[in-house]
Amino acid sequence: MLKNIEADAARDMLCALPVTCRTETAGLRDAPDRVLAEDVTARINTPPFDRSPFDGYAFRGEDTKNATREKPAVLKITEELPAGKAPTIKVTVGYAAKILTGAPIPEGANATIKYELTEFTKDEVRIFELVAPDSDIVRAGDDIRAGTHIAEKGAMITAPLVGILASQGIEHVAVYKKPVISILNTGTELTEVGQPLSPAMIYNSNVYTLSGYLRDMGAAPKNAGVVPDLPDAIADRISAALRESDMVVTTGGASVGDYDWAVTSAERLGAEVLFWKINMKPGGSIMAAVKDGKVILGLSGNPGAAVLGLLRIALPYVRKLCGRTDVMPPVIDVFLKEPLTKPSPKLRLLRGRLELSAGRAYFAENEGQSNGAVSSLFGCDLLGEIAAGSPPLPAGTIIKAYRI
Ligand SMILES: Nc1nc2c(c(=O)[nH]1)N[C@H]1C(S)=C(S)[C@@H](COP(=O)(O)OP(=O)(O)OC[C@H]3O[C@@H](n4cnc5c(N)ncnc54)[C@H](O)[C@@H]3O)O[C@H]1N2
Ligand code: MOO
Repeated sequence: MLKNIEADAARDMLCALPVTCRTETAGLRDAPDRVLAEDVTARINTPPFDRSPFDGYAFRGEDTKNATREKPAVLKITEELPAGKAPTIKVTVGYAAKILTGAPIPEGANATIKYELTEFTKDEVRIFELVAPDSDIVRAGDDIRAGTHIAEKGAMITAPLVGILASQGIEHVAVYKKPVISILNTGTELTEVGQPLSPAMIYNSNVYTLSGYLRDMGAAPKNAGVVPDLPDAIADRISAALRESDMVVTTGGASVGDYDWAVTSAERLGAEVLFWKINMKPGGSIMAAVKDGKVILGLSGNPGAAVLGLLRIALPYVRKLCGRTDVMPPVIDVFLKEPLTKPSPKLRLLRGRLELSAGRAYFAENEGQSNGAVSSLFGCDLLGEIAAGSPPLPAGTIIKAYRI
């Protein structure tokens, strides 16, 4: 077991563990926020045919060569083409089809014009300017060309991607099954929400907070309940949770107190403890172990520290377990909006918000940075990182931050 290691080393050690992702098929309705388990290539052109971008007329551009306000080109109407109607008459010299937005361009036509720019009757249209051949036609495949690569295995299915799949007529896609991650909260003081609160007891909030973050990463969190601070009971409950999930997250008991059993319970159930304690604050009270290829992540009981440990250390592994290839969160450089008055002997994580002002990206620190605080996670979209050994920092210092 490695002890007191650096954050990057712990994150990378976890993320290097092999994962097995199972696949299933999802219909388009269920596909958003799932992870693609296959490469997707365009089967058809989108749009499938050359079409009109306007409500107007389709004709041969050459027919308007000498058109002026005084001497317009006068073209006879062949047929009317609303969207959804296949053309039946070829457009030849001196003819135009009345066409509506989205309708297929009839054979022979190579240009369109908006009807507002013309004068027209039911039988003919007058065009007062040159409309060059090949103008104002949306070509087949203009959006997506058949055969092009649309998305790769491991990509999250976002709203635009599901729209693209639909435009291709792709009804089902292979997705990764969401890994089930059981959350077991250890602590004799824990009371489930809905129960009355006795003296010295607190509500189990961690399961709710962590479920939300795990869900956002692409996993299926499962509440494995609470267990008192008894090492054998904790070990048994972790073993039971491991049987029905792909990973187990515990909270509490990750520190050095007389009732802190995260490491002991993992060892008692026969897991190999990879590391315990990280040189970072908050969230440094963290343990990771592996049993039969499944990870047991022991987070701090302190709600703020638990989330920061999950985000900074385990997020890439969890995303990998979900089948995602974008495992690392985006990192940006930001200016500290307010000074940081404390030195940072260890790597320090700060909960804050991205603020944009006068073309600059600022890190605005949220109030309440203690390891027990859950309130400062509210509205937190940026995790600032101050390198170990940094002195107090003035406003305007550039720091690194993770977008979460
Ligand atoms: N002597 C030392 N004491 C502590 C150290 C240390 O280095 N030496 N580290 C401190 C730090 S930093 C942290 S973080 C905590 C970590 O403690 P544990 O992981 O052992 O967590 P607990 O002691 O079980 O609980 C801490 C805190 O969080 C509350 N809690 C626990 N579970 C939940 C839950 N499910 N929902 C909401 N709140 C929860 C618990 O009641 C405690 O208040 O250790 C420090 N001590
Ligand atoms: O070790 Mo605690 O997890 O820093 O806040």
